[in-house]
Amino acid sequence: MNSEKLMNEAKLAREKAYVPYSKFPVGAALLSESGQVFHGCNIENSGYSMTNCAERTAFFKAVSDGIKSFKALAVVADTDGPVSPCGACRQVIAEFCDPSMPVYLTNLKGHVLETTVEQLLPGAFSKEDLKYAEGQQ
Ligand SMILES: O=c1ccn([C@H]2C[C@H](O)[C@@H](CO)O2)c(=O)[nH]1
Ligand SMILES: [Zn+2]
Repeated sequence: MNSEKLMNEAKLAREKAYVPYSKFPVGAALLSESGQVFHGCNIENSGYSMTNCAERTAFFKAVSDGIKSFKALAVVADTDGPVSPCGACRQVIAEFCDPSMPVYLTNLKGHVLETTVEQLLPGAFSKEDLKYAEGQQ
């Protein structure tokens, strides 16, 4: 699965978005180490804060199916430039992916920003930080 195909999968995922409030559909496609693709869309709620972003939907689907190793992520929205994942999603991406894993941020015009997990959230809080805290007790 190349990056073009993964970005196309993200577009297909975007079509499933449930966005009656923002009217801003987002799609994500998460490629597992074994070649499976997990689609994610944003899912909103009348209680706005319960909204789940497309990226986190894709990760939570994969992890709940027992998959925790990933090769690439693509995200798409109808933005002016490449879509920018929110802070919560950046933290979830950092939890499950190598810092060097490629992330393809794109839009419907075909602008693509190829970035990495590390670039999206430099200095992410991680399980290593929790280990330090254990040692202090
Ligand atoms: O990278 C992003 C940015 C925003 N959203 C969603 C959350 C909400 O449903 C809507 C507007 O913020 O877009 C995502 O799913 N992913
Ligand atoms: Zn998000």
